[in-house]
Amino acid sequence: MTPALLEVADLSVQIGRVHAVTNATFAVGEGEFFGVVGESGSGKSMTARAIIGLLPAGAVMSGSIRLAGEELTAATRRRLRELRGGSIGFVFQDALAALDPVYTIGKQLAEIQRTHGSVGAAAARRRSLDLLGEVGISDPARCLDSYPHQLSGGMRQRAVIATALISDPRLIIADEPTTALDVTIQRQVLELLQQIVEQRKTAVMLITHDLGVVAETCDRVAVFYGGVIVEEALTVALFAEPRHPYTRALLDSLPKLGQQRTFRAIPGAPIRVVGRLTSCPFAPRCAHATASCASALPAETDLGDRRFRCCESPQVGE
Ligand SMILES: Nc1ncnc2c1ncn2[C@@H]1O[C@H](COP(=O)(O)OP(=O)(O)OP(=O)(O)O)[C@@H](O)[C@H]1O
Repeated sequence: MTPALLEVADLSVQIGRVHAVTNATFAVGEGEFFGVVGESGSGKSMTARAIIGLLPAGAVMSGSIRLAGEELTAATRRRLRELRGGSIGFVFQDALAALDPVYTIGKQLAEIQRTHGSVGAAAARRRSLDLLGEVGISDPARCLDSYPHQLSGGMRQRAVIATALISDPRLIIADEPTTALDVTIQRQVLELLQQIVEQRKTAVMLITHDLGVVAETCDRVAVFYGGVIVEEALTVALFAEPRHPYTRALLDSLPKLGQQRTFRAIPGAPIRVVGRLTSCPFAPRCAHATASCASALPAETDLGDRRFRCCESPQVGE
């Protein structure tokens, strides 16, 4: 991994009795494309919201979140505001909601530039045109004068990515940025994020429920289940040799080239963790679970290039 830009250690988030995230530890390197994958309710968004300081009212958080060495859990609200849209850019699933429907794209890009420091109208327009060109909008001048509803879904998401780039962020958190798009456009937006990582050396933390998306884009990936990171590894290693039964089940549920399209669904229902975790969250759905899985949250096995929480996974070499 490149030197760590974002370091999350032992992060837990509790909302009322729901333990949304439990002891999550991971790091994202400078210029790394890092994936966070898991099914609905597994704690991906709460992790992202903890990083940008936007947890729901009443949420209780513990642990450490460091960005370029700065402890964010100790940051003031003003400092967190500075970081959001400063060193940290974000892109969410719903581009239409991220843009103001009553202003043109040009006005919105100019306004964001103004909040980052005084900039004249002509300079703001030039920068906006450059950014829209960079994100692959073929007619930036026309886009600048358009309202969000006049753009296609893919163009809107590109415009949102342009707004995230205004502050030259070191990290972009993209939460399901392509879920609302059709497959061809989805691929183009993912390629754009890859291009940003390669050319700007910006780190991207991509949150998705789709392992196929991870396979196409991410250098490394953390797999969440029930608010716990059950496995983290280089993407190629994770796909070649998944160590956690949940990761294996997720991979088995992907369609394979050349095989009959029979999807192997994971039996049982996703868990909502109410109360402190005292067992492996996946144990109720795991074909390999034993009594020890039900008696404590498995400790983390750290093999250097990968980490996983499973007491039944065979050790390397066995
Ligand atoms: N505002 C809230 N109040 C109480 N519980 C919440 C709230 N938001 C989320 N949760 C719970 O926190 C847990 C983690 O949710 P989170 O949104 O992080 O999951 P996710 O993996 O991002 O899922 P999705 O892909 O559906 O967004 C879930 O059990 C969810 O029900």
